[in-house]
Amino acid sequence: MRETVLTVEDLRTHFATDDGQVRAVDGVSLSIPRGKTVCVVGESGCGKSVTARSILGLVDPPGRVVDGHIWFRVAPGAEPVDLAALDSRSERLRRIRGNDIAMVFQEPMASLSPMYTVGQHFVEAVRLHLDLSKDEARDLGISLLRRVGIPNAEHRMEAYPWQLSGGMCQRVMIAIALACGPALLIADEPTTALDVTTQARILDLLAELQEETGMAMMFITHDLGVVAEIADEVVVMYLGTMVEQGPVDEIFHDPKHPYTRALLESIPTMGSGRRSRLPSIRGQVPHPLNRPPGCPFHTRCDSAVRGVCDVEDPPTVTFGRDRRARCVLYDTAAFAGQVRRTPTTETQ
Ligand SMILES: Nc1ncnc2c1ncn2[C@@H]1O[C@H](COP(=O)(O)OP(=O)(O)OP(=O)(O)O)[C@@H](O)[C@H]1O
Repeated sequence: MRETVLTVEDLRTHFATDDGQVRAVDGVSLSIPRGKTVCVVGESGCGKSVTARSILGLVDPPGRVVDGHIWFRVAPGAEPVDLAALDSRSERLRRIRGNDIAMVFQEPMASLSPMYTVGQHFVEAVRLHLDLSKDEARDLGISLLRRVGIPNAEHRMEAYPWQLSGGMCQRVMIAIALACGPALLIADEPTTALDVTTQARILDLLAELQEETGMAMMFITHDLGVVAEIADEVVVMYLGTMVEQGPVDEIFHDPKHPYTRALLESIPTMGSGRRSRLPSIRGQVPHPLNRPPGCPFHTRCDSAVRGVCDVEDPPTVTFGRDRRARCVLYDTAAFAGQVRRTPTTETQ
C-alpha cells in the first residue's frame, strides 16, 4: 500500500449568502497516494472546484471550510499537516502552495500578468520557492517549456502572455506549476482549452513526471475520455457530496451509483460526432439552496425508491476493499423490511 500524500476527511465548505447557506461541498472524503491520480468528475456546479480551492485555502468569502480535515504530507515519511486547521493567509500555507502543492486552473490568463514576460514569470515563481540563481531558473524554465511542447522555447521566454495563444499560455502555466517539483498537483480542467494533440502530449508529460518524481495528482475534468486515460481512482460528485468512488476500471466497467451510470451513458460513442462536454442527464442539477431531501440525486434517478430515497440520507455502502457508493439500492438492510423498489412519482 502506497503512502498517501493527501487525505481529505468529511470536508464541508459552505457559502453564507443573503439567500441562505450554500453547501457547495458537503461531506467529501478522498485520498491520493504518492504517484497516483484521482480524477474528480460530475456535472457543473457539483463542487469540484470548491473542493480543490478548499484544499489550497483559496476559498473566497463568503465561503469557508466549516468542517473536516485536509491531511497533507509534505515529504515521504513526514507527519501529515492538517491544511484545514491553517490560516489561509499564513506563511506556512503560502509556502506549501506553489512549493509542495501546485495548482493549474482552466483559465491561464487569470494567473499570468500581461506586464511580465514568460521568463519573468518563471524566474519569480521558481525563485520564490527554490534556491536557484536567475540563470538557473531561466534554464529550468526553458527545459520545461520544451517538455510541454512549446517550440522555440528560448525565444518564447521573452514573449508576453498576450503574444501567445490560449493553448500556449495554458502550457506555460503547466510548466510553471511543475517547476518546483510539487508533491501534489491539483489541476482543474487543465487541458480543456487545448487541441487533442497538445492535450495528449500534456497528459503524457504528467504521467512521465509522476513516474519520475512520485507526484500525486488531483485532476478535475468533464472529459471521461481523459479520466479513462489518466485516472487510477475516480471520485464522482453530485451536489457537493461524493456519490461514488473507486478504481477507474471498476467504475467504468461496473458503475454502482445510478448517477455514475448516467454519466457514463452520456459519453458520446465513436462516430457520434465530435467529443463534447458531458451531454445532459435528464433534468437539471438543483441549486444547492434547493437541495432535495434524502438522496440529492433522487429527483433525476430512474431507480429512486419512493418513501426511501426522497426521505433518508443514503448510506455509504462499501464494496470490496476500496470501493464506495452512497446509494440505498445496495443497502440490504433497507430492503429487508417493507420497502418496495418502486420509482418515485418525481422520476416519471
Ligand atoms: N462565491 C460563491 N458564492 C455562493 N455560491 C458559490 C460561490 N462559489 C461557488 N458557489 C457554489 O458552489 C457550488 C459548487 O461550485 P463549483 O465551482 O465547485 O462547481 P464545479 O463542480 O467545479 O462546476 P464546474 O464544472 O462548472 O467548474 C455551485 O453551486 C456554486 O454556485
